[in-house]
Amino acid sequence: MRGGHDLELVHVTKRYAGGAVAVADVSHLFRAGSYVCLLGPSGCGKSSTLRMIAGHEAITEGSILLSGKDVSALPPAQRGTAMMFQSYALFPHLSVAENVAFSLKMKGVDKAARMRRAGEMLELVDMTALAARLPAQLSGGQQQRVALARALITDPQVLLLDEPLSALDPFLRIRMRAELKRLQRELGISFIHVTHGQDEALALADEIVVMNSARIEQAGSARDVFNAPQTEFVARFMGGHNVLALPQGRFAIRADAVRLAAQGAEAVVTSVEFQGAHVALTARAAGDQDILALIPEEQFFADPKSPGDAVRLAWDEGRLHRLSA
Ligand SMILES: Nc1ncnc2c1ncn2[C@@H]1O[C@H](COP(=O)(O)OP(=O)(O)OP(=O)(O)O)[C@@H](O)[C@H]1O
Repeated sequence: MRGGHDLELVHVTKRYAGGAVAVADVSHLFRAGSYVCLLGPSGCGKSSTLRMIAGHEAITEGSILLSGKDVSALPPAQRGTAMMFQSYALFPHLSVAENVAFSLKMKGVDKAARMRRAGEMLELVDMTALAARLPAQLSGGQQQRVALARALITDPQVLLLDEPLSALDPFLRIRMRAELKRLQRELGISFIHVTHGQDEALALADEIVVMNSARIEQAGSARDVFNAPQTEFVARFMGGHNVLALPQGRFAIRADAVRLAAQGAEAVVTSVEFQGAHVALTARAAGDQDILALIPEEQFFADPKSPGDAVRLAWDEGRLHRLSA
């Protein structure tokens, strides 16, 4: 069912001058009101996809529909999308409130009305107290909140975020992550968030779209993509999985579904790492396959192993996911 402000990419291709294909025939429906993370390694085409949706990059082939209407040829401000950039790009000589109100000024909204609206946006991102400051007087996290308020003041149906958390320190990153999720829920609009961080995508996304080499490799709920990777690339990129070559084919299995047992595949322990709640034990099995088992800490220390020990590894067949590529 399509409805509301769904965003649809239809056979979208981006070819840059010089021939590089950054996005190759990508089709995808981004459902209205969902938090979607575009996830993939550097150079896979995430930013190009986002910039085409925003209208900052022309599409070479295909079309982009928002609420069923083709917006491919519209300028950014007329699409119903707004973009928050990686570098927050605030005007250094304008106050926080003026930065937020800027796009309304461009639209000719009178001063009282635009400052009132800017005030509402600053409240939304919890920045009311700093409305009169200049960007240089703000921390990185605060600048980012202003950039968010500035993007949201245009009432977009879809907010596009390009690596919005990458410049923040780890502590702030986790706090802002929760803020983004809260904002998206409160506003009920779609967020499309580009990241190369698996943890970030798992924490935030209703839907994860994994890209690889200019194409969508797999899309689904965070749990589905993590638990049931369809390809070796997704299994390895999401992490926490082993890729096993078995007589019946290639399979992915979560590392925490592998256990030490009395019966099972013979292997020799190659490394043991204490990770807090778990111990990460790697063992080499037949065919020189390294298999990672995440073993609950108490269980491991009830019968600890060391490199060089012979062990047997077991798993439930039901936890194996056949890989298509
Ligand atoms: N303006 C450009 N001109 C030519 N090639 C480009 C241009 N922008 C990007 N590319 C190429 O297109 C491909 C995809 O780039 P893109 O920035 O979309 O990837 P990305 O997944 O966002 O990467 P990153 O995570 O590093 O930002 C890359 O091979 C890149 O070199």
